[in-house]
Amino acid sequence: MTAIPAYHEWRATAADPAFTEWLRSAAEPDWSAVIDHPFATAIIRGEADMRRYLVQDFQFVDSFTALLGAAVATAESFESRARIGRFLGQIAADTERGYFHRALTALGAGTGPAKPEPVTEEFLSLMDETRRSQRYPLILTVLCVAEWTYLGWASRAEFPLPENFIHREWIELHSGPEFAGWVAFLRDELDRIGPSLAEEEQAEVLGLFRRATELERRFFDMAAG
Ligand SMILES: Cc1ncc(C[n+]2csc(CCO)c2C)c(N)n1
Repeated sequence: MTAIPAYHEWRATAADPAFTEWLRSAAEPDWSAVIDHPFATAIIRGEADMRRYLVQDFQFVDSFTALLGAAVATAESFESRARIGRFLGQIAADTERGYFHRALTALGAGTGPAKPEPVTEEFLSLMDETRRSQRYPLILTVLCVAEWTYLGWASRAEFPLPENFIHREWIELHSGPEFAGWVAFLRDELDRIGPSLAEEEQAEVLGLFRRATELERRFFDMAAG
């Protein structure tokens, strides 16, 4: 394994010196493994068996929504707080929740409690720990991984999208200009805040970013069975 340079060293020679670009490049090869994952490819082709994946992801999305609440609470300005609050209310608590209810019903799975897989447990712990920290840079880091990786794989889809609504709407939720704008907002926040953190905090953010990316890869591995 090659050592990862500190941000201030890395930025001196980087083509794009953005803080989130430092994080992303340090999360390889897992980052590309998520974007190019065979399960994501199967979703794009309309061939994935979505049942286990969505049952597990419904639990993920619940903790994620709580984490969005912590981001609302800890954001540093009204504009940022309102942006995150809008996403929480319109997408997480409405559009996405509606999708899960329809998809899980169609799959005969229901929306009640389900036994979390080990990777789901780990992901829930990571999000709950981060939420309890009430530290905006750490909260943003976990949000950034979850949203940016999903924009990455879903943006590989080409028209026409699959006919089955379970695949098609899952792709639509994670691609398109509105979702790309949300990911750009999260990256901008972290690009603004990251460079002025102490070096130890930057290292902490990096460790969390890499852990979350590894969990994204293992979550798709679990879904693929
Ligand atoms: C393992 C996993 N990672 C990321 C996402 C993406 N994601 C999670 S919550 C949310 C927004 C609103 O609910 C989005 C886009 C996912 N679904 N599952």
